[in-house]
Amino acid sequence: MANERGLTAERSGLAPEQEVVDGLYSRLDELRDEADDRLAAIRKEGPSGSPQNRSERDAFATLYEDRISQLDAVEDRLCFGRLDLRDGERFYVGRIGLSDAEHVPLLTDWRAPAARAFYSATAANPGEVVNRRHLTTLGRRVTAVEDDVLDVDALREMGADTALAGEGALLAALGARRTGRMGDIVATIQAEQDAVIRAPMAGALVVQGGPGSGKTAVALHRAAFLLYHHREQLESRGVLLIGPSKTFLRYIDHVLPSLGETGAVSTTLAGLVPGITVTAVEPDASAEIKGRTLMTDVVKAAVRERQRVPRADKQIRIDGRTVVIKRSDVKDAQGRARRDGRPHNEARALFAKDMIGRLTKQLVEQLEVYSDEDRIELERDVRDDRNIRIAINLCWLPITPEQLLRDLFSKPHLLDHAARMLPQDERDLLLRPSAAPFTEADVPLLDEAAELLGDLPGGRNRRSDEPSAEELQYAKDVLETFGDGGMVTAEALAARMKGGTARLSVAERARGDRTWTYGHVVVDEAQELSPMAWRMLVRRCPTRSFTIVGDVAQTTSVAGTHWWPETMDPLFQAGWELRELTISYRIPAAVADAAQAFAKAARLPVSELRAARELDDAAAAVRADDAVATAVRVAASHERAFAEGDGGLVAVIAPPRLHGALRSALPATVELYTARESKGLEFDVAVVVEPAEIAERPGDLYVALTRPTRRLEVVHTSPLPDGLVLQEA
Ligand SMILES: Nc1ncnc2c1ncn2[C@@H]1O[C@H](COP(=O)(O)OP(=O)(O)OP(=O)(O)O)[C@@H](O)[C@H]1O
Repeated sequence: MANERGLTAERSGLAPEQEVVDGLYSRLDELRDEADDRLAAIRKEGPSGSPQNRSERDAFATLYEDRISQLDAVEDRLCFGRLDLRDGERFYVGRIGLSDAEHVPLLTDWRAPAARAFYSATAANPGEVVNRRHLTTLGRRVTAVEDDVLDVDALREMGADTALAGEGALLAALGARRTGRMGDIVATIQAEQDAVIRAPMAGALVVQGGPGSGKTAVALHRAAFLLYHHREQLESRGVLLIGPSKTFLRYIDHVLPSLGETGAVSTTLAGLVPGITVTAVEPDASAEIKGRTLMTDVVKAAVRERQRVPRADKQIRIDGRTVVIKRSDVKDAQGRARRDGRPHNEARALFAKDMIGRLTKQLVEQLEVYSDEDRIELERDVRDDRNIRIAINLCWLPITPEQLLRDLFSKPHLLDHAARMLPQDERDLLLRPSAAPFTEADVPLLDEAAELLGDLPGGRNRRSDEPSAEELQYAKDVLETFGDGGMVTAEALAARMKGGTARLSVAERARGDRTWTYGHVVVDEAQELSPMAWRMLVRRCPTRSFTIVGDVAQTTSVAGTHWWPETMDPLFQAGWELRELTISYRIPAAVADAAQAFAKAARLPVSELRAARELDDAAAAVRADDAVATAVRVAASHERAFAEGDGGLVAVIAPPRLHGALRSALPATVELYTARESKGLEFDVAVVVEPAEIAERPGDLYVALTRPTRRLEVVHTSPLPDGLVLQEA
């Protein structure tokens, strides 16, 4: 893409900038020393004093520890920009804001309103900015400065004499070799990205963009931006970040800390339900069924099935007398317990109490007992009677979400009953042995079940944290404003919003609590989520404040989204907005062209995408007799070249059936992925093996083809799929 902004590389004038940067680092050191000293002083006091004092001290120690890690995290590229304004004002932009001891500002946080022009000013629309300077640093040394001269006349008037020249920090960043860890882009955020990052927090913002358009980067910077601007609100509730896999979360786990933020909980969907381990992969056909919203009714029916009415009245002998568990009483007591609105396991106590009351009444009438004392004693006898307990339990069975799902999918009669709205062949697809491990598609169902079941007797008692009338009112207001979609009651919401009082960090508390609600939720690779998964996420943020990034052309899950309105309208009604990113910062132009031509031929809903860079020799195909041997040779030769040069990452992306052979033949440093596993990741070189096979699901191949930052190699024994045209090497 042509460089519209007239970036100027200016290698003279480093010394004055070095002086400024030195000043900033010495202020950083001073602040770090101060925080170190305060922490040491607190630790020296030791564990004495009243519990109140101790917990205050702990809180302060945590505060200083957090401050120290924040200051450590911003060491690299502390300051990366300077803005010169028309009125002669000049300020520096960096990862955090710094002031001197007299509160004179030294460095402006990139998220502060004043820094916005650093990202949004253009030559066509410069606002007050006459010059934007990018500072490149290595360690604490300034190695280059580059200017975007936005108002050349004004610059001359001010007496500055800057030569115009070449590329800029952006292209340098894009060309850098990959390390396997995503870095932040704070120094080079582009205007269309900046607009997304700084969009208001309310509602759901959906960001659609082709591969490499910076969706992940933008989502993470937006999280940092929101934490900065809504600190009070978000610090107490936290920000939830959902990624597609643990590998992906490892890939991005550096970014928020490097931006000085640690207040986000990042996890996969499965991680949202504590205690659940996902070890199996769900076949496509059943994954699609399990993802449908209609599964809510299936789970509801499965829970309801645990509230049974006996076929006939049942007589029970107690102390020489007979009481009758009447069907009509059971029905009536169940109805009352249900009307209370508590989840199944918690409402069971109401049902049991009601039934015990009715049975006691029968005894009272038979024995003609009139004193309260005698009545209480009879009630105790009824409650303690084993047969009565069993009979009541059979009418209202307490159960865990795990057991509910295991039973549902392993017992045909239960499934036939709960899922009678599904045709028989679909019900058959859901059947599996009761010991079968859970899959990702089960997670939203387990969550739905947990919501409907509540805690078992003796479990964590949410009710002990009873919300006040005021909190309940607030929860009702939230539900009224945002609608509940039947996902949560005001009582449950108020109890969740109340949170615990333990002095754990928000992240620690949130992680251990399935019912935690977050202040904002960021979802990456959002196109993969099923309607049931969305329900689960919306429950975690009743204010419906979401950043959702994804690409509907890259959808590989059968239950995922191909058109945003279809998924978003039911969840957010009018409360969502779509933005698009249009430039790919990852893939070179030749790779973008080849991948898009394939995607269009396969009728994927591709977004327009321009590549930021043109590189020679960026894409080639290699026709092979033996796909594995050729892929190994190609990957190994790139690996050798990197080992002898300045390094770089090589990955092979191949169908699962070739993984065994490839793993044993590839150098250990070459990474090996399926197309789906490679989602969201990037490598200097990607070797894509047997594209026609990967293209059985076209979104998979589109993902695979768009991973390299420098070179795509396609190794194939069968013809390339339609639309994919590459020069044969
Ligand atoms: N403004 C920028 N400055 C420098 N690098 C950038 C910029 N925007 C994006 N990048 C880089 O481009 C690469 C692709 O970004 P990212 O992974 O966020 O894209 P994506 O849209 O999420 O891609 P995918 O759809 O494949 O998941 C990353 O290396 C990222 O750091």
